[in-house]
Amino acid sequence: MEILAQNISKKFRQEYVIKQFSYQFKAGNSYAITGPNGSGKSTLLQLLAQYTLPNSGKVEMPQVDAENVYSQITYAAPYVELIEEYTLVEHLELLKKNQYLPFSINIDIFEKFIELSPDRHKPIKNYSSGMRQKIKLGFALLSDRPVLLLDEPTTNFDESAKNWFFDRLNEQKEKLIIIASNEAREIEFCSHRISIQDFK
Ligand SMILES: Nc1ncnc2c1ncn2[C@@H]1O[C@H](COP(=O)(O)OP(=O)(O)OP(=O)(O)O)[C@@H](O)[C@H]1O
Repeated sequence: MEILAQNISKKFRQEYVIKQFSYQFKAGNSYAITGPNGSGKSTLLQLLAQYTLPNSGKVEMPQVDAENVYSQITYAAPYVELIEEYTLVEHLELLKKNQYLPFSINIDIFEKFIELSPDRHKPIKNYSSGMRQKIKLGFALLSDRPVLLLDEPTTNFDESAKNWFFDRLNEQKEKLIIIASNEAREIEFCSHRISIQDFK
């Protein structure tokens, strides 16, 4: 699996956030996209997921037909919301139906994986921010999709949740992992670092 960015530029109103970004991302590697607040890390991650289009240049997954691109990607970010009124059980059912999660994942497996046993039948809106974040990452990490895109994954996490995350992520090294981050530990985890400031 591969994501190829060719000379992509993105501007909002008249201002460029990213200029002439080219890069080849390959499975089996992990990449940290770094830069100060507001520099364009999330924008670049969304461009790589093809959730948003560049003003010029292009993003491709060379081995994948255009209509199948989204089914290769898991994306977890603070701004990708869970469904507030749904319970954890209802989320699992929905994600399996959408083939985001394998059919074999049931609530017992999921709770064991995230090392939490929240009230399964409570709506997600009543969970703490750290628990919601852990659930989002649990969905992403249990998906068997080959591309894992993570925006600030350990925000809201205490030390033990961070340890949980890095242990699980370590087991996913065959995937193509891209993390938008300013956290030292997230950046250190990655085998490659890309500074957004080099593309201004
Ligand atoms: N949809 C949009 N419309 C207009 N401007 C936008 C939009 N999305 C992002 N921007 C602007 O693009 C710039 C980059 O934003 P982005 O969220 O990508 O930065 P970031 O590096 O991820 O920031 P942070 O570290 O704070 O999460 C900011 O100036 C932001 O205001």
